[in-house]
Amino acid sequence: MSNRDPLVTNIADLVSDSSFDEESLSFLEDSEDQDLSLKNDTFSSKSAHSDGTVISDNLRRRSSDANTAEKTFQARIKEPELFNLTSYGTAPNREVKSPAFQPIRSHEHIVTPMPAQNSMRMQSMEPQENESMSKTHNKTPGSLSVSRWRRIGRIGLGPPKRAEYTLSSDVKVPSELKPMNHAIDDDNDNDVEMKSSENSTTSPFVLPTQASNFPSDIQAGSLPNAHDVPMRATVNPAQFEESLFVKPHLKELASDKSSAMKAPSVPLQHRFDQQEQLHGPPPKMNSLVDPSHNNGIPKFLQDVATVANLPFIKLGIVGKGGSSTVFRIYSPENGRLYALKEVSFLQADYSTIQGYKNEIALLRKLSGNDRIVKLYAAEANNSIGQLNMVMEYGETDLAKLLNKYATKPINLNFIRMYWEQMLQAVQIVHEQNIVHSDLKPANFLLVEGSLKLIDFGIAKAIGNDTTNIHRDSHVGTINYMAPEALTDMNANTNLGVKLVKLGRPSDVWSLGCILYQMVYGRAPFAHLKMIQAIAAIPDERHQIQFPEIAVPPSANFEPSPNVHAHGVVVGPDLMDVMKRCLQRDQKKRLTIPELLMHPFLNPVPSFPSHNPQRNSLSSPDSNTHSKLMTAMSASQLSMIIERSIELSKRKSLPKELIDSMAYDCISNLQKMPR
Ligand SMILES: Nc1ncnc2c1ncn2[C@@H]1O[C@H](COP(=O)(O)OP(=O)(O)OP(=O)(O)O)[C@@H](O)[C@H]1O
Repeated sequence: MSNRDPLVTNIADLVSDSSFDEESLSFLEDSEDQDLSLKNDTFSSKSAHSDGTVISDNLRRRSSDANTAEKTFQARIKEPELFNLTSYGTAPNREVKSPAFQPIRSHEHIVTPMPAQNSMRMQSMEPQENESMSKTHNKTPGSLSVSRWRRIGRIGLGPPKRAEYTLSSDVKVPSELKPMNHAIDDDNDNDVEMKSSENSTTSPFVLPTQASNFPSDIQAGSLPNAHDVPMRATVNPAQFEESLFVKPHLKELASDKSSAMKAPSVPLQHRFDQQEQLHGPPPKMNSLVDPSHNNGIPKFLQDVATVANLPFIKLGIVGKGGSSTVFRIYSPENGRLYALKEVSFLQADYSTIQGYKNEIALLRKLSGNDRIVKLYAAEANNSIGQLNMVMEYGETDLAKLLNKYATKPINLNFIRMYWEQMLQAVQIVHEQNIVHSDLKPANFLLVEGSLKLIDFGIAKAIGNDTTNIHRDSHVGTINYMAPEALTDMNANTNLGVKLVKLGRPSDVWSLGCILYQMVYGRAPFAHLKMIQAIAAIPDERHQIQFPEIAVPPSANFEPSPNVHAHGVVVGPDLMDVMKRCLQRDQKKRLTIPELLMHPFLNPVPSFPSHNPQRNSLSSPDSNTHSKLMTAMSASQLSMIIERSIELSKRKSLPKELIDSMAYDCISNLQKMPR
């Protein structure tokens, strides 16, 4: 649309520019007409204002007109052709269900094997073969009858040998593989090699090369060769962690794609032995099996996810978002942990889906960056309306971390380190002309101790706004909202909604709130009820308190009685950063580059010089010294105290050195603006 704002265009470009496997994300494609696009602009969580700033609608959708239009979306979204929910990519869903066939999770296409005595006997048939299925179907309780089994790798060690199978509706038996009319024998595990097409660079299937590994009734010739198997998943180009397939000692082969595909021809047993050496043994199968659960279906099969045609074991939920659940998953292939974000889009409205689309495009575009979480694969399963995203796994997020340390005295080094990393992450986003607009501690993930941005917040303000605000207030998001996000700046009567103008400074405010929380244990308005906070945040008359001594708050945010025991002097630099971020006037806020240059992160070097003239405090004459002291503000003195405490902890330093550093500290303080 010609009158689109540049930022909207940017986001749209990102999406269209995406080199993702478009087919796999076809559910996200617009199949609607132009008027829907217009509505989408209206209702997306972020659209752009004409001056290049982003317009957020965290509150705008309270409008009744918005509700009406929303209903239109809801109605349209249910039209099957819009999301093609009945098919998955280009292949029909061929899953066959019988009374004995209970998919563990329909989208995973993983089914349980027979009980041990049935020796993994499986049968397979085309959907149209239902009749023959009923004749041949193994009625043993707990047994399953499925179409098309494909072994994709071993998931355990030692006897009894087990293989993991996926029900792969679009996988066909390579014509050169002869069917075999007996139970699947897994004894040849050690001989099984990964087989992949020489033409394929993205579809690293593990296919048994033994004809005996295929069920008897799969029709030879009815299926294409392995390299014809369509790749449903959207795999980050070049590699979905090459190490999944190419072991470290084979890394050199990874540079050559075709070699990389051939590399896993190392026998499975050998590969797993190597894995065990490298990463320790995989989890014991017993610990994954809970026969009391789900009709005796082994828990390890319930908790298997297949993304990008790779098997993962779900180890538990690590987080929940507005419409997502995030699991910690384990790759038996390489013994590594990943995060799987499952997003349900069945109930999602049009703009929510747009939000996911944008989020994936942005994540993918930015995920090469150190401060942005890596997205390895995104895969849509239209049949159950679910989007799966495999990301790098983070041990915790900043919200949990701050929560853990909220009642402990602050550590300025901790604050400095994470503050800098947060700024670096947001700078990457801003450099792409994107305003996050929903920065909060939970959106910063700790990956091996390093902070990374995980969520671009595009989808979240889109569902039901009232719920969202309520939900957000519950988890504290409103506490990080900039004043301008709470002020209806621009009533657009044509669209019947109130638009809110947000820009990069809004992110700076949010960062300021996070920093404030790191220092004082709570965000600046967290002690207020939601309604009070909404009023106070934009209200100039409401003065934010910046105590000079940070004391960990008690549970109800009352000042701690242990001021002297736990209080830490905030210091002028840190104080200055917070104040300059938390300016209600956007124009007065510092920018991210300015914050990165701020003395808080770049203290004037205070390492002692070896100038003998000022080796100790006694160097300047006592008059000068006392003048220095009297000219100092309380906060500057506080800083000296803070430094002295730091120094006193380093008892190994000689006294002269400490004196010299203290002297430098005083001189530096003098240079600072008051
Ligand atoms: N890669 C990951 N590794 C570990 N934990 C993660 C990962 N991604 C997300 N989480 C956890 O899951 C939580 C929710 O994830 P995320 O914020 O991406 O979901 P969301 O649906 O966008 O949430 P919200 O609606 O709150 O924005 C995070 O706060 C974090 O604790």
